[in-house]
Amino acid sequence: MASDLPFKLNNPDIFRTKALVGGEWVESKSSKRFDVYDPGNGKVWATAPDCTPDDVDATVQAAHVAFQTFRKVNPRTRAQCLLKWDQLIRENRDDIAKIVTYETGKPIAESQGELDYALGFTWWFAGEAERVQGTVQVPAAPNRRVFTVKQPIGVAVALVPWNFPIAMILRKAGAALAAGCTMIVKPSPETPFSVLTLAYLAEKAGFAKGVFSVLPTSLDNTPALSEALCRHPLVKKVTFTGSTRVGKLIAKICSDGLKKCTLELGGNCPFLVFDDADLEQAATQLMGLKWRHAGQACITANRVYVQKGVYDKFTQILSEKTRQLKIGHGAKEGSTLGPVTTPRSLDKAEAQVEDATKHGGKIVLGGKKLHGQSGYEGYFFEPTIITGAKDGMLISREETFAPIMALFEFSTEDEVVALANDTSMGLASYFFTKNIDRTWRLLENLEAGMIGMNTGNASAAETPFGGIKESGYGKESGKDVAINEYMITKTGTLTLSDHY
Ligand SMILES: O=CCCC(=O)O
Repeated sequence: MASDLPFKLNNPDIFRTKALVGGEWVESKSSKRFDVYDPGNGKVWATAPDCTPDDVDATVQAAHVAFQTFRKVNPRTRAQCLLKWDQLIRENRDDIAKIVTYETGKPIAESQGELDYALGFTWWFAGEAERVQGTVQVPAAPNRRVFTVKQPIGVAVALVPWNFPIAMILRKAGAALAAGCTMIVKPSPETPFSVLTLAYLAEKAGFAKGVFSVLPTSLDNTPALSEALCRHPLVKKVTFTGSTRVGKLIAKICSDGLKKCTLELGGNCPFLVFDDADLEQAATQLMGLKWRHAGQACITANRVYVQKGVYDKFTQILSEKTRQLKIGHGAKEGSTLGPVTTPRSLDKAEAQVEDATKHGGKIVLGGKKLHGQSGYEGYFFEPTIITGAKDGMLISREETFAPIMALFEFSTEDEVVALANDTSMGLASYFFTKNIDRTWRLLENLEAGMIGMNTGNASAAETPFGGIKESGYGKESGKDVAINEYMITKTGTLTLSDHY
């Protein structure tokens, strides 16, 4: 209940503690609940219904029934509901941000920033709803006309991560609802409540019962529940954001039913700084990109390559800026770096630091977990800068998902492009240079779905988001491409009479 929370909400009604199935707030059929932890102090602060595969059929059936009506709702009405949703989320922005902070650990200003970013999606997709268009064509065969029409694909399932629980939902749901699909969300076990606030506000915005449903579940039940959703014959589309390992499993399961998938997977993104870069600009952008949510964004810079001539200078600028960070609970006034969201991330971070030092890396800042030390009950890790990073270290191959920055030195453009591309992943790449020819070459030669050119912040509702290689397929956000992920194209061929 909202009155038991460790924080106050202006609108306590948004805090929902049940699943939303077919427009009804219900417990899971198992009647079990699971604990949700505050990463800032490691304590349980609420519980959520632990849904299992037994909850799936009723939820999908209700979403399917709702789809029969929702698919025929005209696009302007769908756009108006999206805009109303957008307005209600805006009105409750600060309350939702508090919930995000207690679930994820990120500083409150970052949670508010996530809300502002995420609201770009509801706004954008309200516009997209009315711009879906088919085609008319005169083919070679005589007296014929060919049409294409676009229609919503059906019930869509969203399997979402904990790192951006509002932005990831609104990016997916905005596109699905604009297209005329109904959607079932399985939030991450760390972040059920922020997603449930959106479900509550979707109802208030006028989306009919069953159009938007949420099935929270524990870590233990996540694989079985997700598989049951992906296998249900009435589910026609699955969108997943998370690790490449799990993405491959989902793609395999969905291939059995030939379900359409959008997969936004791992990053291991390179960040290149050339001798001619504006170092102050590159460092400022890297600070925002790398320390955002304590290094836990899929598009974060995982491998920072700095050209020989500016390596020491750039390290010094970064270290000075990083020393200014204020580590603390996300809800504490002035905190600029929160904990990581799960204790699992601490173990991985420690292993990467140990491996880097064993292979000759030098820690110039941080390097240790704070969790367990006095005053740090939460899952805190020092912001860490490692110089002398080399190919072959764990940190060059694995996504870190913790506040660790590894600096690699390079000499030539050819060398760094080969290093940057030497990964199975291809989500985002970033580079900083003032050379316009090099800018064009890098845009063409870096293997990633998104390229930041003198910027570390390229995500926006208006631009397509998505990776290549083992970072997945399909695009979210941007014009046409994202809404098309939730539509089918039907071709109609009409033969006219000879005398038409
Ligand atoms: O973590 C992945 C999403 C980050 C973003 O949308 O910018």
